[in-house]
Formats: sequence, structure tokens, C-alpha cells
Amino acid sequence: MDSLLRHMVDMTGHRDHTMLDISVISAVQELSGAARTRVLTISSVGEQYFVRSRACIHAGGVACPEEPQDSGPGEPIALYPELGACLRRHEPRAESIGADGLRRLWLPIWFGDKADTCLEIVHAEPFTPEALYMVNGIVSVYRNFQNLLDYSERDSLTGLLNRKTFDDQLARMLHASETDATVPGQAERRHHNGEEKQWLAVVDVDHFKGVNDRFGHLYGDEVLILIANLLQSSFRAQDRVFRFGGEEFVVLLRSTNLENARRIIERFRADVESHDFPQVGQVTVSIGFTSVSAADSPVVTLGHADQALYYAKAHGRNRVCHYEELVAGGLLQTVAANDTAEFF
Ligand SMILES: Nc1nc2c(ncn2[C@@H]2O[C@H](COP(=O)(O)OP(=O)(O)OP(=O)(O)O)[C@@H](O)[C@H]2O)c(=O)[nH]1
Repeated sequence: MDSLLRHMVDMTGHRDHTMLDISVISAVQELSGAARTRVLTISSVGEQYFVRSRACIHAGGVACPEEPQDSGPGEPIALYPELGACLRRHEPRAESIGADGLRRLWLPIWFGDKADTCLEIVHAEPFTPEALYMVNGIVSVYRNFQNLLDYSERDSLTGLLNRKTFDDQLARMLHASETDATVPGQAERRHHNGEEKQWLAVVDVDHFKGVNDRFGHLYGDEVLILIANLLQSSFRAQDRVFRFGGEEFVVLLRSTNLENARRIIERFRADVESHDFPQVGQVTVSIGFTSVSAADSPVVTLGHADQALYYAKAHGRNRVCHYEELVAGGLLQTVAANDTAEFF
């Protein structure tokens, strides 16, 4: 019991999803004597579901986060038919015995009818009812605590990440890109497709005050929610989408070349332009984007994207502008920046 309490104290002491993941798999691993425990992210691309390992611990090992690579959304769920059936039927758990004779127990973390996280426990022996009871208890605490963390990290209107989480997510993305650089084959890919970088885009709804003034705040809110949905469906699972407040959104695009970044951002702009917003009709967005480098502070990077955004606003709106291109063309000037502000 001491050990269980110690793990509960550890789990509930974190204010960060990665640390929470690590403490839950450490707890399950130690208390159930598993061969391996993982936290899986479940994502969908179109109609297909995929699983990706987010954190892992082996017997006698140290739990650690697993950074996603850019090779795709993960393994197709078809590789784990029992888990796929469990998710389709909204069941609390699934079990299977692998070719290695080891048992796998999957425990999806359900929030309503959605589960984008799942615990996987690999065990040599069948689970006793006592072990299952304890693991289910840990999973319930994990779910409640994840819910609390989500609540503090997300914008209540759109469900997107909020401004508070931006610096942390940016640092993670830069760290992950450094890790990717050591993956065999990445250097060749860069050589063929142009340099892969991280990108930051600032999205601002055009004439949004007019939407509120003509249709009222409720319809204005609905427009923001629909734009948030379009953002989430336009960008990849590895990218990050934030609402910075008001009608301003920020996207962090992970590891792609300039041509792709421009194409993805432009596609989103066009998606908004062609969307029929109930009652309101057509809405457009202006977007400024820039490359992200570890050498620049988040404030400086945001300042660059903002400069490009204001250029787009001043030159007709409903367009995408690239900061480095505007500077190279003499249309914007870089101004010596410090870490707190940049003026132009
Ligand atoms: N409905 C709604 N409106 C909001 C929210 N947050 C900010 N706003 C409104 O967004 C509007 C932003 O207006 P402005 O900053 O003048 O910009 P704009 O009308 O979009 O014009 P441009 O950006 O120049 O194209 C203001 O009227 C705010 O009151 C929100 O959460 N919901």
C-alpha cells in the first residue's frame, strides 16, 4: 500500500502531460510486475486509426518519453485488431496473446465517446482480479488528472491549446527536430526536398469586428469554433495549433520544407475562404509565417510572423505572407531585436 500511495502522490504532483505519462507507466509497471508498459496515442487520418508510442518502460528499465518521428502517424491499428474492435465498441479494455506468448492488456482512456490515449501493459502471466482492480484504479486517477491538465492548457471556447503552453511546445518541437537530425536517412531527405525546418504561422480572422457587429457575439464565437476545427483538420497530428486570444491563432508546423509549409498554409487559407459559415457566409483569414530557429527567442519569432501578418492585412487581406521572403524582397525590414520586443 505504501508503494501505491507513493505512486499516487508522484502522479498527482505533475503539471505536465509527459511527466504524468511517465509516472503512470512507472506505477503500473512496478505494481503489476509487467514486462513492458506503454502510453499510446491514438490518432485518425481520414477513416484510418493509428497508434504511436508516447512513453515506455521495460521490466527493470527507466521510463522515458518517446519523441514522435516524422515518418507518419504511427502503426495502423489493424496490427492490433483486438484494440481496434474495443475502440469501435467503446469498451473499457481489450486483451490479446501475442506470438511471443505474452499477454497484452489495453486500457483506453475514455473522455465521453473519444479515446486518444491508451495504456498498454504486456505481461507474462494472466492478470489476477486484484491486479486488474488496482490497475483500473490507477487508470481512473490518470484520466481525472489528464482532464485537469487539459483544462488548464486549453482554450475553453475552441478546445485548442492556449497561449500559456506555447513556449513549452515550441521548445519541445525544437528539441525533437534536433533528435530527428540524428535519424539515419533524414540528411538525404533534406538534400532531396529542400531544407526541412520548423515553421510558425500567425492566423488572424479578417474584419472579425464586423462579424460580431452584424451577427452578434454568439455567431462570432461560432465562427471561431469552426475556424479552430478547420485548423485542426488542415494540419498534421505532429503540428500544434493554439488560440492566442480573440481572433488570433498560432500554428507550429513541424519539420517540413518551405514549399510544403507554404502549400499547407495556403490550403488552409483557401479552406476557410470556401467554407460556408452558417448565417455569416464567407469569412477570410490573413496569415504571416516564418521559420523557427533555436537561436531566436519565441518573442522574436512571433514578432517576425506578426510583421508578415500585418503586411498581409495591409495588402488586401485573405493572403499568406512569408516573413523571410518579404525581407529578402526589401518589402519588410528587420530591426535589431531584443528578447522582449521587436518594432518595425
Ligand atoms: N465573438 C467573439 N469576439 C471576440 C472574441 N475575442 C475578441 N473578439 C472580438 O474580435 C474583434 C477583433 O477586432 P479587430 O482587432 O478590430 O480586428 P478585425 O475587425 O478582425 O480587423 P482586421 O484584423 O484588421 O482584419 C473585436 O471586436 C473583439 O471584441 C471572442 O472570444 N468571441
